This record gives sequence, C-alpha cells and structure tokens, in this order.
Amino acid sequence: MVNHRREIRPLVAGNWKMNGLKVSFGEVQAVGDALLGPLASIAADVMIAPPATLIAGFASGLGARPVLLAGQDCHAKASGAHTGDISAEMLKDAGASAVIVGHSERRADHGETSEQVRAKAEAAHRAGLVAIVCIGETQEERAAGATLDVVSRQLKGSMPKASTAVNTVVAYEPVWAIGTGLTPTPDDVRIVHAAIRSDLVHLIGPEGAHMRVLYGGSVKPDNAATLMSVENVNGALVGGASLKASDFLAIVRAYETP
Ligand SMILES: O=C[C@H](O)COP(=O)(O)O
Repeated sequence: MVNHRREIRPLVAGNWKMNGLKVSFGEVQAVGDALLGPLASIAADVMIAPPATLIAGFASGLGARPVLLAGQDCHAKASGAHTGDISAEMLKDAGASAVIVGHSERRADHGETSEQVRAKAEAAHRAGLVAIVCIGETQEERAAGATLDVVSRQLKGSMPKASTAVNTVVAYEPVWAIGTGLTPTPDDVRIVHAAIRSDLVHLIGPEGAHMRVLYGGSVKPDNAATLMSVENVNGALVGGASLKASDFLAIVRAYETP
C-alpha cells in the first residue's frame, strides 16, 4: 500500500447494472463474509449497487456484514407523478447509503445532461445519500485529443456546489473502456485523475483534495492492483467483474494491508 491511499479511504463499488436475476444474494453474502473474515484488514469501503428491486432484501440479509448498498440512478425530485422513476429518498428507505448518478449508460440511453446529473446529485444529498458522479470521454473524444476538456466540462456541469469529500465521490469512466476489456494506460489514468483533482480543488476548495476519485472501465482481478496504485485513484467502480464474488473480492484485495 502506498502512502497517498492513507489520506483518503478508498471505495471499491460494484455496479451490477441491469443484472441480478441470475446473481444470487449468495454473491453479496460471500463478499460480506470475506470482509468479516479473511479480508477483515481491507483498507477500503466496499459497496454493491444492485438493481433497485434487490436493495431492501440485500440490506436485511446482509445484517452486520460490512457491504454498503447503492442505487444506480435516482430522480431529481423526492416524489410525484414520474412513472417508472425512483427517488433518492426511496433508495435511502430501502437501505442504500449512496447512488450512482450520470453513468455514461444513463447519459447515452436516456439523454441525461450534466445539468440533470447535478440535480440528481443534489437530490442524493438532500436524502442523505452519497452521490457517485460519473464522468468520462468517448473513443471519438479521446481520439480527437479532447479527453481532459470533456471530463472537465462534465465534472463542472455535474457537481453540486455543496459537494464535500463525505457526500460525493467522482468516478472517471472512459466510455470506451466500459465492458470492452480495454483500459487506458496507468499514465493516461494518472493524467486524467490529476486533472480531476485539480478541478475539484478549484470547484469546491480544499475539500476537493480529499474527495474520492474512482477509476471505472474493465477493472478486472488481473489489472486492479496496477490501476489502483495510480496516484489520485481512490478506488474502483466495477461493472462485469462485480457480478461474481470471487472476482470482485480479487479486485478488493488490491487494498489488502500487508
Ligand atoms: O459502472 C461500471 C462501469 O461501467 C464499468 O463496467 P465494466 O467493469 O464492466 O467495464
């Protein structure tokens, strides 16, 4: 473990996306059991964001196991005539302590703008949830040399002004790395995370130096330790590899203390 990790407690979060019917509670239970047993010395918070329908059951089944639960999206309002939506308050009531907002799949599939993402993050804060704000460039934007501009614009547009290192987490997820098996080089990750760190300090002041900035996009057991050791990477947002407890735990082990 390198020194900079001691300053910010990392977070390893698994985003199950629209999967769960074939993924049993046993996977979450196995993660929780490992954190109580052989992996009790993991120096990181561990979180699962299952489909919203599973949160309440997982919350009661987990008991004292140290696995945090998160939603994958929320509406900007607390309640009302919004068929099919779910509010941050409802996620909190079900047992979530956080919610992912602005994932690139939401931005692409549902046309979500950074302004809407910021409203959702504000809703999360209002409900007492941690907002995990996702940003990241497409392959075309990277090829055009626009990565830092895009990421900076999304960050500035999506972050609530009242964000703190406690109520907000940033997740940098290059769109082209999601579910593809491709990842940026550690140096590419370092450059983007350094720019995000600098923007955070500029946007919200000294708190920005302490906010967790996760990397996401094809994090797997065999690349987790390398990616997690990059400066200003304070954990991971894991998709596919979070569906199997053994893979997810292998990623979590990047934060095993010696
Ligand atoms: O939210 C998670 C990310 O979209 C990463 O997904 P992935 O690990 O399957 O590439």
